[in-house]
Amino acid sequence: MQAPTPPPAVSVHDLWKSFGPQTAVAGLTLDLPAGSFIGLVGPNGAGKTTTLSMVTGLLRPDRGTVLVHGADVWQDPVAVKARIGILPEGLRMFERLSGRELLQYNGRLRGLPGAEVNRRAEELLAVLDLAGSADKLVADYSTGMRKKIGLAAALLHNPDVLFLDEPFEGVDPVSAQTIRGVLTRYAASGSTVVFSSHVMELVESLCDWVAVVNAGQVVARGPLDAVRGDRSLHQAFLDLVGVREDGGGEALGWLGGASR
Ligand SMILES: Nc1ncnc2c1ncn2[C@@H]1O[C@H](COP(=O)(O)OP(=O)(O)OP(=O)(O)O)[C@@H](O)[C@H]1O
Repeated sequence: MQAPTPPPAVSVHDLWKSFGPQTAVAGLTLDLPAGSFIGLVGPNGAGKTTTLSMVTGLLRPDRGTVLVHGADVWQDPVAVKARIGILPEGLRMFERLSGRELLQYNGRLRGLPGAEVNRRAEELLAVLDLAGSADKLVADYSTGMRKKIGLAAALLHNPDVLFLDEPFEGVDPVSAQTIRGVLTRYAASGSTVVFSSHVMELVESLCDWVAVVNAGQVVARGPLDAVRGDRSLHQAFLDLVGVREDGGGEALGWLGGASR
């Protein structure tokens, strides 16, 4: 007999969001399996950030429901927020705090005892190679350092589900490797990671489950191997979302050396 499927970590049902005449998310329905490393991929403007913002309680949907481990994001926001960590795109942080102070502040906001906050903060700073910059103001952090301190803040309370919007954007290979290590370890312990990315190779190497979003809807979902079939994920993505292979066709005839 097959073991029963565990309830999903995140259950999104018929989610809609428009900005004026622009429909960003159009009836998106998706169950994300618990304990998976999940990649959310889609072309520019597909609705990934809007979806993640609604799923994490940062943006109110026009319609639809989101449950995180059975709790409704909009009916029961305190319970949900205690169980999730978020690294949003373009994260705004308290710039006049040092990295260490930022973590201490976040930990206290999360209700953790001071000594525990300090212990976790120092460990995260060390593992993420930020110990030497812990007393520098966040305002003076580089893009990669900002991603890492944002990740540390998102992990500090040991959430069940971690949502990351483009966590590797603007991050050098060394920092990317560090972030990968931390995320892989976190996911291996049975927690759920959901991250959006445009880098198919990265998604392919990290994720065991993917959802492809296009025009505000899910066009494919499932275990990585099922979604990509016998193609690379890159090719599967291009096949699923459609691609212009003519580089613009008749247009742009003026561009390049031939017409100079
Ligand atoms: N605050 C906003 N006001 C108006 N339109 C918006 C807003 N946020 C998103 N949109 C529009 O909604 C659509 C989906 O945007 P979204 O940022 O969710 O896409 P995305 O998949 O994250 O794209 P990218 O990969 O480029 O980051 C786009 O057409 C975008 O212009």
